[in-house]
Amino acid sequence: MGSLQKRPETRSEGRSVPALDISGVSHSYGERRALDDVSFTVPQGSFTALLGPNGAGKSTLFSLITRLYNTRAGEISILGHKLSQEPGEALRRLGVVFQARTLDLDLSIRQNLAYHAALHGLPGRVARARTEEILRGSDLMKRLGEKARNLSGGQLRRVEVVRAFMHSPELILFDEPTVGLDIGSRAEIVAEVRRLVRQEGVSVLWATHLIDEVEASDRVVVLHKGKVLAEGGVAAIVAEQDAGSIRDAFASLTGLARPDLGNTPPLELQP
Ligand SMILES: Nc1ncnc2c1ncn2[C@@H]1O[C@H](COP(=O)(O)OP(=O)(O)OP(=O)(O)O)[C@@H](O)[C@H]1O
Repeated sequence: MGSLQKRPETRSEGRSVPALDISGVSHSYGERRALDDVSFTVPQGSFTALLGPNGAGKSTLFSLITRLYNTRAGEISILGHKLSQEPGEALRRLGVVFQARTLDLDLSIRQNLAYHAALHGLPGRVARARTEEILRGSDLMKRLGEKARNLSGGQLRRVEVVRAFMHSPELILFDEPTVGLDIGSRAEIVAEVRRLVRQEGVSVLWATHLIDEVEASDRVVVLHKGKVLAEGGVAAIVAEQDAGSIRDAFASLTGLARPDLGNTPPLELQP
């Protein structure tokens, strides 16, 4: 956890309260049911992969967690704070990296980070120290003074990842942050996130449709056609499905053909 900013107290003592608790959440667009009675948790300190093909309902769920949409059926809580009752308390513990790019290309990386920090009430001196703290060990440190538009797509994404950690959130949502990037950039982003998660001890919900982004120590929630099909550690899900790998377990749960990655860039799962 970052040492420069004190995190708000969590509602209950210890780590028994989940970082994120989704309980009986449904959402429809007109007649189309995008989420159907979805329940799962992200335990504190966990890296939880929300694994689902295109159209599974991942972005809809993120829109509900961030209150872009109102939750009409079910309940969402962040560190014990119900979104419906204490939205401010819940949301100030949250960081988000959306799919859409949101950096100001005419500002330097340092200015982009400082701007985000200011929005969250961090004084300039604290923001500068925090930037140094979270970029320690990252090659982005050398690029702080450069305009964002000089960076590649992958580097821009990494700055957005770093930015999400600036205000020391306790839970960070990532909505398919590697979409559209080449395999090298994808690996760098995943490495940057995992480095920061270890360093900061935050809880993560990582939405992806790319199975190769899941590591053996992760928790996994399999979402398909708006329903949760499995939730648990990688080994437990593989054993439950009597499968040889998480890839086989996913194929058996969803009925989708087993994607064969080989040594080539991963195939994206299609519904
Ligand atoms: N604004 C909308 N209006 C109508 N239907 C929508 C809308 N947004 C999403 N949907 C539908 O809801 C379902 C879930 O979509 P959602 O975008 O949440 O899935 P996803 O898992 O994030 O997929 P993707 O990776 O393609 O974004 C899909 O059937 C989609 O077509």
